[in-house]
Amino acid sequence: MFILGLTGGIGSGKSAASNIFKALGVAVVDADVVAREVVMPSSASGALSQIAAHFGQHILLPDGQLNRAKLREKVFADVTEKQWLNNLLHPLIRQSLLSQLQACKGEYAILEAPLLIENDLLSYIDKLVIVDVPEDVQLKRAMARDNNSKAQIESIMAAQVSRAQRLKLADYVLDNSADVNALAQQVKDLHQVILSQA
Ligand SMILES: CC(C)(COP(=O)(O)OP(=O)(O)OC[C@H]1O[C@@H](n2cnc3c(N)ncnc32)[C@H](O)[C@@H]1O)[C@@H](O)C(=O)NCCC(=O)NCCS
Ligand SMILES: Nc1ncnc2c1ncn2[C@@H]1O[C@H](COP(=O)(O)OP(=O)(O)OP(=O)(O)O)[C@@H](O)[C@H]1O
Repeated sequence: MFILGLTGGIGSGKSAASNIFKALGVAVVDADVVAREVVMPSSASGALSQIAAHFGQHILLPDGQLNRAKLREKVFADVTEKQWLNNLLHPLIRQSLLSQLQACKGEYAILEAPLLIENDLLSYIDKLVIVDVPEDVQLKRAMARDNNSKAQIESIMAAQVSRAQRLKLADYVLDNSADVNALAQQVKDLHQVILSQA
């Protein structure tokens, strides 16, 4: 199966783009969704208990779910803690992504991952598309969506590859600096290009 990798920085519009691909009937496997699944209390991975053992029980909400806001504060303020969490979760995320991709049907499938480059997933994809906006737009949209501080979004951006590094690896670029209609038109055009290759 032909796999199109889709990535971009925080707030660039990956979900906006992948929703348009989904509407065109393309199967999308989303690393953010898998990242949430592997830390569910019911997950067989045991990752949540390891996180609670490492950070303390206060990292859990009263209902036993992960307190994501608290973990976000901790890991993006401390490189060592972020590395610890990445080391625990990234292999689990990768394993689940690969098995979901294998089960995909259709002419091609999309692997959507914010850390596709950082997490060494390039070897699993055939072509790479980047959703691109200038950094100030990324910051503005991510702050508006998540109700996060400027400093927090900036620290997440600093933990990701730079816009220039990302663009250097791109086979295709979706420019999302205008409105969602403009993005949709580019996605439809790219869909035709990929169908002719897949
Ligand atoms: C720290 C956590 C709990 C914060 O959760 P929260 O709900 O606030 O954010 P969410 O998961 O929606 O992530 C928001 C965005 O932050 C960025 N981001 C998340 N984790 C990381 C990371 N380890 N390094 C760099 N950027 C990251 C991505 O652009 C992501 O889309 C969560 O991000 C997490 O578990 N991160 C580690 C797993 C991971 O790497 N996930 C992202 C790629 S699969
Ligand atoms: N072209 C656009 N014009 C205006 N707002 C947009 C546009 N595209 C996306 N947005 C908004 O910007 C925010 C970020 O977009 P989206 O959630 O798709 O980004 P993402 O790359 O998936 O982010 P993350 O890495 O954090 O998961 C959302 O609130 C979304 O509705």
